[in-house]
Amino acid sequence: MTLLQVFGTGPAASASPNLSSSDPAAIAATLAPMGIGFERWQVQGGLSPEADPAAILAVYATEIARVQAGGSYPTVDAIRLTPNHPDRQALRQKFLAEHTHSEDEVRFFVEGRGLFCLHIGDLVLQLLCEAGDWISVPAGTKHWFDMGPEPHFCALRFFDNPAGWVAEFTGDQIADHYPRLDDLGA
Ligand SMILES: CSCCC(=O)/C(O)=C/O
Ligand SMILES: [Fe+2]
Ligand code: NI
Repeated sequence: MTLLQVFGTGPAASASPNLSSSDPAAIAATLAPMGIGFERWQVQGGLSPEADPAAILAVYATEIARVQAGGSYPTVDAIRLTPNHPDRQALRQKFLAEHTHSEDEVRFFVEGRGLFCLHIGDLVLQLLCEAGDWISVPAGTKHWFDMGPEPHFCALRFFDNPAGWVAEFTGDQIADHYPRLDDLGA
């Protein structure tokens, strides 16, 4: 189940959230004033374990066309991580390092789950994303992402540039002080 938890950033702030909700409408209403889009979209049934990124993108051609209709995100990829992925530890550490992007972070989870953590002012918002969750985070937002030690997710990622995923790391170790995906029982 999708879950939003909002924490402060002071000492011991990560011990318990100020707000916790699994209601999609409440989650969207909480995030909207911060410029963050959250929607629930239909997913297209089970993806074959053998489906490569091109096949996954073909399955979601309609949803991709909808996102790209505005003209802002001409590049799209499909990232799929499984529990036995050979690079899972390195990839987990990369995404756990707080970073920003010079473009909006637009993602559609089509399988599995992952924990997005947004560091906005004196708040940390942790959004446990599940299949069917679509999010849009404004360019420049400090954030990290936890796929857990045994990742299981597939997300479509929309970019405004042909290079795809480009990040600037902040060097802040803030992620060490907040719950991880496995702390949520996910
Ligand atoms: C859920 S998509 C994989 C992670 C990613 O692209 C990103 O930018 C995390 O912050
Ligand atoms: Fe990111
Ligand atoms: Ni620290």
